[in-house]
Amino acid sequence: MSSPRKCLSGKIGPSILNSDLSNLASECQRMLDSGADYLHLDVMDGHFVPNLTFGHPIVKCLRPKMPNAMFEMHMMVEPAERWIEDMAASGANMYTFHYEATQDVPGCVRKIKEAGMKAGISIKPGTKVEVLDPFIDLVDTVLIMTVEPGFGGQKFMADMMPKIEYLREHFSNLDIGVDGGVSLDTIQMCANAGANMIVSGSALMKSDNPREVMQTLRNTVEDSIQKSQLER
Ligand SMILES: O=C(CO)[C@H](O)[C@H](O)COP(=O)(O)O
Repeated sequence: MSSPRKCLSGKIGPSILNSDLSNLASECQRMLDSGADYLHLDVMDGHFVPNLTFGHPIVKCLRPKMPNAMFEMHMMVEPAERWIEDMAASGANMYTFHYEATQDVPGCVRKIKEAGMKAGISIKPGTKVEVLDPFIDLVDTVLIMTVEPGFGGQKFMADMMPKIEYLREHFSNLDIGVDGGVSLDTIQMCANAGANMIVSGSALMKSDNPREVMQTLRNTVEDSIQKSQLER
């Protein structure tokens, strides 16, 4: 069991992958105005995943437009360490890297912390969750992928829920994120499993009422946290 670190709360991080990228700043602002707790910014290098998005120059342009927003960088890049300093200098708050993209997880986390960011670690669907055990105390969050990373709008993989259940059972205070196909149809499964940091892309971007969707996602998670605390 991990030592108690904080009270868990439900947090919603819209993924801007399927937004109108020609209006990225206004899409980000629209999500913040709708109640986003943080922004999940997907960085893809065309090597670790078969797609390309954007890098630190875009983050640097976004930062002054939204000085108080929390930027979580989902770094789908290999090697994972490659962009730590640049992202920190551009205004990123959290650097979530992939376990599969580094030979040295503790070294990568150390560099992220030295650069002044929080550290998150993510695993692809094919990676066993137990590989993370030695690193949980080093990182701020774990992000469980419920799609193959690379594209938004894919089908949610419900068979990833045991990974979240495993983490919640063993690390009761850990911030556990879930990413890929999370919507009003799949949030209950994520909440029941124990996820509290909810990344949602298409479901928010395509909604006419992202505020309402965010509120429902958050309430579902908060209800589940409260229920599990009562059961303890
Ligand atoms: O990391 C990602 C894909 O690699 C995205 O964050 C994720 O897919 C979110 O989009 P959606 O909710 O549409 O699945």
